[in-house]
Amino acid sequence: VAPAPKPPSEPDMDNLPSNPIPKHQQQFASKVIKIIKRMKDASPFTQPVDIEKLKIPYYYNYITRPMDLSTIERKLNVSAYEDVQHYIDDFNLMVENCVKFNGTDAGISQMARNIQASFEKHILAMPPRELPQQEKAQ
Ligand SMILES: CN1C(=O)c2ccccc2Sc2cc(NC(=O)[C@@H]3CCCO3)ccc21
Repeated sequence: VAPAPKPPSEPDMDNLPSNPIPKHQQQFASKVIKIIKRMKDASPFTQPVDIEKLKIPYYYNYITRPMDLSTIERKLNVSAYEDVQHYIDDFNLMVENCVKFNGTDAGISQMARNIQASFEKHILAMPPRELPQQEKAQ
């Protein structure tokens, strides 16, 4: 079987949502990613998995949607998220990809679960989509 080609990087700039998450949620979401990136366990997750450096030509045969913290940040910066849940799903996808390829008992998988636990704690403070004092026809 031939090594699968690298999937297209996200987001698809030709298919951005018309109602992305509002600015205050996007700013909070970006802050959380910045905090996570400071964790020692985050360093393997800050950039896409590099199949040349890691010598894993068949990575994309198993992992069809690679995800990493820089991709999540880019998607936030170009308003590619329609809902906070899609942002959370991308973070969880990053963790699941790691566990799937490396196995639940691998050291890297424990690192992934560590940053996921911290992420889940920070996300508890995500502001609601609608701000109470927001001016609009109620
Ligand atoms: C999440 N993840 C992995 O899921 C992964 C995938 C295949 C083989 C090993 C790993 S551990 C891992 C290591 C790095 N990076 C490194 O180890 C650095 C960069 C290449 C060599 O040192 C980046 C991602 C990663």
